[in-house]
Amino acid sequence: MADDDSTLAQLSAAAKRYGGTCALDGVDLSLRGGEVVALLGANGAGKSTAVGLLLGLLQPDAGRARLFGMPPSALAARRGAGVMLQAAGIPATLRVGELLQLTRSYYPAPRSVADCVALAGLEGLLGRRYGRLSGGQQRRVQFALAICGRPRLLFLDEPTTGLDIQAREQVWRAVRELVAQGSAVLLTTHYLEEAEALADRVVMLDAGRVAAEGSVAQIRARVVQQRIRCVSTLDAAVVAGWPQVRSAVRLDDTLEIVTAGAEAVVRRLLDEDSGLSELEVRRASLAEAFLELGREPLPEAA
Ligand SMILES: Nc1ncnc2c1ncn2[C@@H]1O[C@H](COP(=O)(O)OP(=O)(O)OP(=O)(O)O)[C@@H](O)[C@H]1O
Repeated sequence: MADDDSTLAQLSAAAKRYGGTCALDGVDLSLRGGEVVALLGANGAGKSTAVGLLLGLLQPDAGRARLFGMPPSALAARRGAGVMLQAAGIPATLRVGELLQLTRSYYPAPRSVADCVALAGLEGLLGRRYGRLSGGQQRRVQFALAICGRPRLLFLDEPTTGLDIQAREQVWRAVRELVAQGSAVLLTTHYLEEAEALADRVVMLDAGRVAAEGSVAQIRARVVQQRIRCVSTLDAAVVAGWPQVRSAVRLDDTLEIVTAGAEAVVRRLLDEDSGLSELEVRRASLAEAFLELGREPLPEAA
């Protein structure tokens, strides 16, 4: 994709290896002004590596990373980005208020301390030492440090991992408010619900490649699949050709079908095989959905 003025961050055919591990393998990704993009994927899919390249913390082995049209290591590029990473490296002995003041001082037009406290939910914590806070409270401080410089682009790497539901919703509300004020956000998460709550667009990584990309609704439609199992004599290859059937395989006397339209498929199964038994329908888990998306087209047989 070509650079243009509204592209804030971009990976082009980016590849990264760690020794024998291929963490990213030719990834294209771009983020425009005002957009919230969720980078979704299982453990080890390459999300943090993608963020590390965009922030200049890592160098690509091939391809290119750009932040505000510049090499990500440029000071002017880094000043425009707010970052909340999984490994925070924040001095444990400093108090929360000191950390906020220090971080605000790096930026030309920082947010007020009161705004940071309200957005991140830090009421009552300013005088506490960072190292003595709970994991969830530390996460909120990290969020406050990420937003205190009024970044045009906010990187949030699994921002709500380890937070309780209330704290998670507070972060979500704050992100929505920042977006309403004009910030763009790149968010990595394991949670489809988090992407659904916040993102305009989802990019799903699987083993270092983009496995799927689209609006939240488009991804939802692809991952909301059902699995039908039944004992039947119907030919799996024939069933695989029915409308709405994504795959059908036989395991001994059992047929296993993946579909997004279970009702119609079940009706037809019952019509075509009067001896059908042990019918079972269940929703595919998100983990299964990741696998399905990661290896399209689906193989005919295991
Ligand atoms: N410093 C490193 N040295 C060696 N291998 C690494 C290093 N960092 C990441 N990897 C490997 O690269 C792959 C991608 O890792 P990455 O951290 O980008 O995934 P992720 O999608 O962020 O995972 P998670 O959801 O677990 O945070 C994994 O196989 C991981 O083990």
